[in-house]
Amino acid sequence: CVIKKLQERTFLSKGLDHLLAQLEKKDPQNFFAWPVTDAIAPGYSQIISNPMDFSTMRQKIDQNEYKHLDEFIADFKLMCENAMKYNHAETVYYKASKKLLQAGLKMMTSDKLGWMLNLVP
Ligand SMILES: CC(=O)c1cc(-c2ccccc2)c2ncccn12
Repeated sequence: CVIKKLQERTFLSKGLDHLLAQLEKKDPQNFFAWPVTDAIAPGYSQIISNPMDFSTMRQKIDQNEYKHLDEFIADFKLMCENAMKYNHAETVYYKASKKLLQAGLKMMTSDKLGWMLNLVP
């Protein structure tokens, strides 16, 4: 029923809020906090067709755009993979994104989160 769906929705977004906070802590230099601009990364918008960053993920949580945990995980992976596509392997950004991706996926795919995976609003 509608109430149950709303409850599940807020339950999921509470969980995603917590996950996002944990992921942001793994990016102390705030490389992934805001959208990458062409000003700081020449040609970025030509090379990366689907940009993603933590502030956009925050917005999507607040607007209830994530229906399942795997949609949230997909945006996190997109964000990291964009950085590994645009930046060469020896840059701080490439290295930081590789490390963030590994640590983030490890945290989110552990069985602790099983309860979020089967939350079907
Ligand atoms: C994530 C990413 O690709 C990125 C973040 C940054 C960034 C640098 C300083 C402060 C915030 C983000 C960046 N600068 C140049 C080239 C790429 N980047």
